[in-house]
Amino acid sequence: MADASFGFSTLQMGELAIGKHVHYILSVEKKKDSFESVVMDHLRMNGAYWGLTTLDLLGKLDSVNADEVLSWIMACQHESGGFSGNIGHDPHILYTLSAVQVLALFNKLDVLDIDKVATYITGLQNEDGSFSGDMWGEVDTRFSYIAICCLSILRCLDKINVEKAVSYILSCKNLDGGFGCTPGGESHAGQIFCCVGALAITGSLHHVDKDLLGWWLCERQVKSGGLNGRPEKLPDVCYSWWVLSSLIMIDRVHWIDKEKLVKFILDCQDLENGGISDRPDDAVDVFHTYFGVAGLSLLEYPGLKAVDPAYALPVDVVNRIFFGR
Ligand SMILES: COc1ccc(S(=O)(=O)N2Cc3cc(C#N)ccc3N(Cc3cncn3C)C[C@H]2Cc2ccccc2)cc1
Ligand SMILES: [Zn+2]
Repeated sequence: MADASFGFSTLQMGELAIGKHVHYILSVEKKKDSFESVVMDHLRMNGAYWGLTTLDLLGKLDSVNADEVLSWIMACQHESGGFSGNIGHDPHILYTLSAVQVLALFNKLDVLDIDKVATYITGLQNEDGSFSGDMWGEVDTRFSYIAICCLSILRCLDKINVEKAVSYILSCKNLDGGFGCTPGGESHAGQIFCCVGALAITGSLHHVDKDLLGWWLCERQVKSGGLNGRPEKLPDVCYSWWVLSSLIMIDRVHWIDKEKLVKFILDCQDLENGGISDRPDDAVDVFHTYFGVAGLSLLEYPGLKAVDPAYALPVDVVNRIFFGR
């Protein structure tokens, strides 16, 4: 409750400071010369996706100038059809998905030459079904998810060899039920989200041992209620997304204590200046603010728009893409 006697609203820790987080996101968008924005300059397209999707989940996407964002995004498109992290940088599959996701947020996918973007992504699929991130060839299951998610949003998943893409992802499944970056790679929550998300989008989740993987995922919850990314690691708010969205996709989310996780995320807020950090009392950033709000949305926190666990977009945006309403 607001306490006017102190001249400012004293927010209890037990609630989401929506107004503060909106103000924080808008202030980061505006700051150009801060250390943070210089460091993040090369991945500004990712930052745009994290910040703008947070605003949309908070019901405040209309506080930004859509035309300004859209013209900047299109200025980041490379002649190859791929998008770069900022104007004049090299294209990468990471930034191409973020650009497409932001255009979807604003219902502006029609400004794209869809074939050009699809050709860029299709060109990154390798013989074994895997995907590289860019022309330098690094292979990672993250890029399989990004390719499948992006082409699915563009409604042209049929342009890649889906069967080989799925079989490559399954070749990265480990005995613990989890997935790694490449075949034999250690299971990690971020990679598990990417592989489970790609399998969900391609209708291939029947290949996953839901009890075995569900067990590995629910074991990520530590005493404080937070989730970590691997055994023995510290909890981190961004795993509230990687682990939780995976548990929801394999229908095992009831295996964790949701109330304790909500409390962990709320404890990571900066109630003065807005923003959410990776764990209590650390510095906030746009990345953890997004994954904290998106995690709370997956936990059905009141006042937030629902988010789709596979597409990492608001459900109303996904419905508009696939059902046109
Ligand atoms: C501040 O040091 C960093 C370190 C790395 C990076 S990064 O490589 O660009 N990146 C995105 C990222 C963005 C921000 C923000 N704002 C903060 C962190 C962070 N990490 C690091 C992190 C988060 N949780 C624990 N760790 C160690 C993830 C990383 C990888 C990633 C990229 C895209 C999508 C998902 C994950 C950026 C800043
Ligand atoms: Zn994190």
